[in-house]
Amino acid sequence: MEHDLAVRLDGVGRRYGVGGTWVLRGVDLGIRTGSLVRIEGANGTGKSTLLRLLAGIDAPSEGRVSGRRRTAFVPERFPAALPFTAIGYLTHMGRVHGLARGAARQRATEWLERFGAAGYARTPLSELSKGSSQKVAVAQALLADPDLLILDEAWTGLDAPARAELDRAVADRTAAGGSVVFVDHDPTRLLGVADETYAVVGAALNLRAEQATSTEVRGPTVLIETQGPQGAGLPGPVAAAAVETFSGTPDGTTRLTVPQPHSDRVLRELLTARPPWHVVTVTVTVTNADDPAKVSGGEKL
Ligand SMILES: Nc1ncnc2c1ncn2[C@@H]1O[C@H](COP(=O)(O)OP(=O)(O)OP(=O)(O)O)[C@@H](O)[C@H]1O
Repeated sequence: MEHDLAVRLDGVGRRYGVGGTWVLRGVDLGIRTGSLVRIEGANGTGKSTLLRLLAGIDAPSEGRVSGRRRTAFVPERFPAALPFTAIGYLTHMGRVHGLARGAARQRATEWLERFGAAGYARTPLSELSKGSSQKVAVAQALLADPDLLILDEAWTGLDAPARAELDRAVADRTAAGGSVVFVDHDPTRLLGVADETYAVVGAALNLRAEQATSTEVRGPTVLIETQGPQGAGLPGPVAAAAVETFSGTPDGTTRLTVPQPHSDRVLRELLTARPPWHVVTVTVTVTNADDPAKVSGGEKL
């Protein structure tokens, strides 16, 4: 249904210059609210072109883009030469996204802190390192809680804590009903968490037939028993990766079933959460290939 979409493309084509080669053609795409969508493709196939069309900063040469909700975009290249300090730029962007001045400055400060960049708040953008500048680029997109968040290789250049923070922000956004579309050349980025994956091939957009989330549930899973700080919700990426969650035990233990390929990451997220979760047991279960519902073996680690 139309109102379940954050943006919609119908018969969209884009080429640069009159008579130029079609970079994209005949693209039909609806981004569902609350969904996480990965766009794949080799260099130069048109992924950034597609993201710019979704974000509304570029217009299609043919076809129609409609129903776009409140959108924020992290471009592949951030214009770092703008005449602002980091905090000045983020406050300005908060205003552009519709926040009042005080709220914009407060959100800007919070996001700089979350990305470990509070120390650069008063540094001119032109003097920031590449990674610090990327933190500002990411923060500007997150600070007004957009309905549609579009990330073009947004993790590139970030240090490990900032990459994990961006993972968390993506999970938080989708958990809050927002949609996130991302391109990243690292195939393990948000592995198994995307609801849909599309590949740009020969100017067309193809839905990948085998979705990671549906196939991996049939493979081995890991049962994690964990106890969190009083009243704490599961860290976003953990909740997103779990295929089953049970938290009704009398001793406050949460039981998570996660596809084995994601278990290391889930454990890392639990142990590095602030404050951290206590991991009680980790058990690998081997499912029956004919009937994934039946467990045919298990091994406690
Ligand atoms: N502003 C532009 N003017 C002319 N050609 C462009 C422009 N932007 C992109 N192109 C061309 O469109 C094609 C697709 O580029 P695009 O940046 O969308 O690819 P991509 O899949 O994001 O690539 P990469 O993985 O290298 O980032 C390329 O051939 C590129 O040269």
